[in-house]
Amino acid sequence: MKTPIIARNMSGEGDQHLHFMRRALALAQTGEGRTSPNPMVGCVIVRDGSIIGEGAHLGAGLAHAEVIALKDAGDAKGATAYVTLEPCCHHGRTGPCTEALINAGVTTVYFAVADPHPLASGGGERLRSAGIEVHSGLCEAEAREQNRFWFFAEENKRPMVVAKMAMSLDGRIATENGDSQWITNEEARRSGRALRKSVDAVLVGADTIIYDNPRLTARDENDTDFDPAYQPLRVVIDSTGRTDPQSKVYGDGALLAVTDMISPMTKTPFETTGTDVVIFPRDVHAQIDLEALLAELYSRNVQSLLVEGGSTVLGSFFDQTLVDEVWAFLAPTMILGGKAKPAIGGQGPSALADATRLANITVENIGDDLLVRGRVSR
Ligand SMILES: NC(=O)C1=CN([C@@H]2O[C@H](COP(=O)(O)OP(=O)(O)OC[C@H]3O[C@@H](n4cnc5c(N)ncnc54)[C@H](OP(=O)(O)O)[C@@H]3O)[C@@H](O)[C@H]2O)C=CC1
Ligand SMILES: Nc1c(N[C@@H]2O[C@H](COP(=O)(O)O)[C@@H](O)[C@H]2O)[nH]c(=O)[nH]c1=O
Repeated sequence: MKTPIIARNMSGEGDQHLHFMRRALALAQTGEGRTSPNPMVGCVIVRDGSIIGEGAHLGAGLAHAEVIALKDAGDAKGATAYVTLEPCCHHGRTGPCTEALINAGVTTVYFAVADPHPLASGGGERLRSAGIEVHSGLCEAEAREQNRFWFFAEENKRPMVVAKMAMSLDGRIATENGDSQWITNEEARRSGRALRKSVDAVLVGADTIIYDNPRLTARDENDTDFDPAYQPLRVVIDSTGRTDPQSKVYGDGALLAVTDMISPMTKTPFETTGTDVVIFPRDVHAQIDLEALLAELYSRNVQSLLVEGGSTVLGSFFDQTLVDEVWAFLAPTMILGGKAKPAIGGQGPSALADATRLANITVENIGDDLLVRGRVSR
């Protein structure tokens, strides 16, 4: 039977547990969202009310947070461990953390959230069976939020899809003739380029490549590409391979999604760029089947996909209810004109009751622009 979390009490003991778990969450953040395909995990070891060891997991194949924290503590006999994720009890690329905690003589473990991974779960039970006092659920919401892409992908077996658009106040992302550079201010664009670092892949449609010739890389405040380890996979959906193979987006770390309608003539030059050309089934409009694309990306360890546009591609993702989160940059500009590109194309619903609603909204001012983020309510 699971022991309930300790509630705040008169002695302030609950506050202490909260304090140590929050420190573990802060440590987990040192992974900067780039531990994918593994989750970010933090751990602190506490004895007599003081932290004696700290650790964070920094990426697949590297030591787990618990093992680093135990090593940092040296002697952890009789100590309490605070971990942001249920300790694993399987032999992966590294040994099971449950055994490390048991062997170190830890007597109490607090973990924030259960591990949904079928191989790694069951750690709490294993620790209990070894006589360790186990508490789960402390800061669970924060821990889930910190690794939301990872939890989503584990639970849904596809990447979490984030729709990003940089739009005018009248909901446009380009003029009628495709001019869109730039709608939002420099700082907002910098923020958008930096946010690419937090996802595993960035996707655009063929016409965005043709109009904008974007790089789609994650970049710092000086517009310099981050280290390759922080770069998302760059994905282009282009059924017939009509985009120019010399476009900036192509090369190592790029995936061109095509259908069997691509001509051998078009395919050959792409192969010389280092771009991975992958054939997908067609949907009813003879375009790339988005569910098949998401399944392929998931099989490549992509847990989060940022769809940057354009209008047609965003419309397809929304119409197929494949968008999970929205990042809308909003500029105080009115593009006007009935033929300017709407931020989101597609069919949309006929009844307002079927409109897409967002929850968990945050609003950030970026100079004169706004960044509105929210989770799609299902
Ligand atoms: N302000 C902003 O945030 C942004 C603005 N833009 C602007 O948007 C404009 C481009 O948008 P838009 O013209 O709508 O074109 P898109 O970039 O959305 O590309 C659309 C094309 O993608 C291909 N495609 C393949 N599979 C699919 C699918 N399943 N669903 C949808 N499309 C698919 C299709 O071409 P095919 O059939 O040949 O495969 C389709 O015509 C440009 O002017 C650009 O500057 C773009 C991005 C962001
Ligand atoms: N126009 C527009 C954006 N456009 C998006 O940025 C892409 C260019 O990326 P890159 O070449 O990597 O800098 C472009 O293709 C489109 O997806 N973004 C914004 O934040 N604000 C803007 O006003």
